[in-house]
Amino acid sequence: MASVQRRAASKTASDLSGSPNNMAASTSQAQAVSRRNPPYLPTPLERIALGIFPVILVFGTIFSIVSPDIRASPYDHVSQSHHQDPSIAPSYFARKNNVFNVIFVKRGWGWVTFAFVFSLLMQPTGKTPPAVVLARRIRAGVRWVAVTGWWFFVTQWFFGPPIIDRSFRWTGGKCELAQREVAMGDGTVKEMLTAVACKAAGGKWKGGHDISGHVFLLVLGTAFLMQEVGWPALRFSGWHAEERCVVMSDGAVKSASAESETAVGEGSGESAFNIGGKTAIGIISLSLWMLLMTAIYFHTWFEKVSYKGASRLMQQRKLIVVLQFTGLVTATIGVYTIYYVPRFVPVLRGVVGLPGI
Ligand SMILES: CCCCC/C=C\C/C=C\C/C=C\C/C=C\CCCC(=O)SCCNC(=O)CCNC(=O)[C@H](O)C(C)(C)COP(=O)(O)O
Ligand SMILES: Nc1ncnc2c1ncn2[C@@H]1O[C@H](COP(=O)(O)O)[C@@H](OP(=O)(O)O)[C@H]1O
Repeated sequence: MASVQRRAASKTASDLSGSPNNMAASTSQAQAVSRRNPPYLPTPLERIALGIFPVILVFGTIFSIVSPDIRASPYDHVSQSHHQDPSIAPSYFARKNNVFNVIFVKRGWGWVTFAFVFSLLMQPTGKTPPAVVLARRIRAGVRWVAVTGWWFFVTQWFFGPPIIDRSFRWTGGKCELAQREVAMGDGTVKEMLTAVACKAAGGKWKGGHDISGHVFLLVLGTAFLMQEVGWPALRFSGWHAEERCVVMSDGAVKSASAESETAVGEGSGESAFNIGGKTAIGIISLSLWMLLMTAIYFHTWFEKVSYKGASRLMQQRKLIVVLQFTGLVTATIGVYTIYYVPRFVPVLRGVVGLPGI
């Protein structure tokens, strides 16, 4: 990787204007790339955007620990929530049946998809030839399929139970009712390998590490919209001279704009976010709010940080602090694979492209 960086350092700004259209933006491009963001790491702006997630989780956790009301409220580790009675719950947002949870998060991927499709269709195309616009939309669709596939595998189905349920069982989790019924010789309960099936049968899904589906979905959906709406808006308006770098097939490191048909700042003077972009910002804001609510009211500190074997120790009431936000990590794996690996693997970039390029 050091040799790649040395090669990048030896590049001049003229290396970066691979397409003739890029000449117009040469000054800001040259400044941006003179900072040479390594292709395999987030750019400074991306670091700020992605850094919001751990900040929210840490802040929410600290808040839940220091708030006297939350500390005083009874918490049930099996349901992973405070008491649900409206008169006892520490907040409206501590209730699972709050309208934002039922209508927004529980259908979260539908909302994220809606915001993505709407913003993609509303994205200003300027003087870009229709064939280029179409190719961009197809590549954006391929990225949606990839991100949706990851969401689907983690939360819905993975050649049987989804990854969340499989990891719960790998870390020692079981359906308590199923255990009892198996002992009584009821073969049908052996099928209860998912949290949904277990809860539907009135069982208790307990004992393992439960990756937070809410944290996973909210982080993945937000990061996806940030990438898909943020980068095209940034390039079109040209309001921030920052650029992703990519590794070319000959090993050279160039600005991602070298592969674009259009110049940065084509729509300078226009608002960076039109109605489509603003809708996506709305969904992002609501997602971040709900992520904060999850961090404050759902999953205790121990659940958020538990690891294989932790549940056994928790039963022994020993305190364990291992920093491992698994919902966040699982979402990050998907985001890195779909938005960062293509920056340094040209073959993959040829299939999924980069947002806004
Ligand atoms: C993926 C299909 C997308 C279809 C929508 C796309 C475009 C529609 C265009 C116009 C419609 C306009 C607005 C309507 C937008 C959304 C409404 C919602 C539609 C749906 O419900 S589609 C169903 C999508 N399913 C989900 O999003 C499920 C998300 N939930 C989960 O993944 C899990 O429940 C969990 C991870 C949140 C956590 O689970 P638990 O731990 O709580 O069990
Ligand atoms: N922000 C939020 N608002 C309401 N309920 C939330 C929530 N975050 C998590 N939950 C609930 O807490 C439980 C654990 O969620 P997760 O593992 O996805 O983080 C889920 O309960 P149910 O499965 O009973 O609906 C979920 O609905």
